[in-house]
Amino acid sequence: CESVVGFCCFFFFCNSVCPGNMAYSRLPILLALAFSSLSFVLSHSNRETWFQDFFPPNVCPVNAKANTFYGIMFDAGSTGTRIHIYTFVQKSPENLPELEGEIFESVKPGLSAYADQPEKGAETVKRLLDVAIEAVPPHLWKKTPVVLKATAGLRLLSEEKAQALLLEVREVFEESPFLVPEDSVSIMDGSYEGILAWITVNFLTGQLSGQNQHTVGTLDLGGASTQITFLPRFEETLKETPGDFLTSFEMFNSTYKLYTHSYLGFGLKAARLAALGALNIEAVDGQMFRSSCLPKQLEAEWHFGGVKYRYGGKKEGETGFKPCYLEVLKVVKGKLHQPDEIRGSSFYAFSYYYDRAVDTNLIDYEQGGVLEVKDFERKAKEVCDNMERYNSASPFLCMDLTYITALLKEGFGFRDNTLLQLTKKVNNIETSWTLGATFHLLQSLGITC
Ligand SMILES: O=c1[nH]cnc2c1ncn2[C@@H]1O[C@H](COP(=O)(O)OP(=O)(O)O)[C@@H](O)[C@H]1O
Ligand SMILES: [Ca+2]
Repeated sequence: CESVVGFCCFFFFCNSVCPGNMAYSRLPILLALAFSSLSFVLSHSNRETWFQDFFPPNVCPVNAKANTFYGIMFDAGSTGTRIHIYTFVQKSPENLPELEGEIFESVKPGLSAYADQPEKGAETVKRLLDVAIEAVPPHLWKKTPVVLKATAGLRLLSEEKAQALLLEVREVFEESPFLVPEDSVSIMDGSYEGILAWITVNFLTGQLSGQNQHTVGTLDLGGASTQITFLPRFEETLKETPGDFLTSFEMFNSTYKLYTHSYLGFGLKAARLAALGALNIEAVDGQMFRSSCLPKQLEAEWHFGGVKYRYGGKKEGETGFKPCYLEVLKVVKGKLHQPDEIRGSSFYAFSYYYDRAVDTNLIDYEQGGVLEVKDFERKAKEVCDNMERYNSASPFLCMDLTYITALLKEGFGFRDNTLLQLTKKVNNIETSWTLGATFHLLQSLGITC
């Protein structure tokens, strides 16, 4: 069978039935096979070993029947909080567990918007947890782990405010009927975000099993941070890459080294603030931030990370793609590492790359699609040079598309014709770091059947 992205996915059984929002697609977790001899070592300063004995020798009674188990992973992102409830089925002790489906729900804004009201923030998590209470059968509640990992929104808050939020969430978890592991509520390191998303995408597209692996690189554009992750093919790349961008990864007795980096403050919404000159400014109250990427007459307010910003167009100055590009260029130029190797590669791109491509009809919301980097530039020009025509869409559409163009070309150094596979779901499973994180969670708890 063919996966939605056209890769041969020889281990997918694509018989899907989808009652309600429950997405069923039966993906035998061959990854488990890989991970049974897999260890994951961060090559930089604080070494850690992951994925050792993923799904360890199982402890099911010999005559055990098909067994279902669940994993609940919260993604506390800068723009929203999401719950991913994964269902796994182990048909018999000899068989590997299969990923059967995912239930996904989300709320906006993200936890960081409740920086001064941590209880209210935790209330949003509680509402999402009610979805899990409905989805997981009561007799499995106690065996089902629940974990929340926060990303860039909380990384940007003061330690005190972030901890207050995490504490409240932890209380919500403790009051729930689920299994609450130690360290169940935390801020995730940015490099894990990239690695786990890479594992998710390469697992879902079937690249982590079999002989001829052609892994794909991943690009995630969040609200506050952005990640790039790929498996370098050339020795040169490894030599010229700073050590903290590389992570060792062992599988089938081979060592792989992933290139990964998370750029804090380079997510789409943080970039808006940087372009407006409002990022990292202490007293923003009352101050007006103007940009040539915005409609001339525009004056409005915007809330991000619990702060209110006033922003508007340049009434007198020039507007349009050219001046906007120059403005946005300052945000990225010379700030990112540019590995030569990626110029000729294609990448999977999701989150805001996907959303903005959908907003401007570059791709279909359900299907996704393949774009070249220059398609974003073409669209940016079209929108920025005709801002009145796009007035009803977000006032930031011109700035967002221009930023994406500048980030890809001048930031990472991609070519105009670099191919991007825009993907939201593969076989009905969200392309999110949360699946990779759930594999790790189940492995660390020794949960199979
Ligand atoms: O499970 C998911 N599937 C697809 N896109 C997702 C998922 N979770 C978040 N996103 C996308 O991520 C973007 C928001 O980024 P986020 O709020 O996670 O910021 P951050 O990663 O900088 O903390 C949006 O484009 C949103 O659609
Ligand atoms: Ca994210």
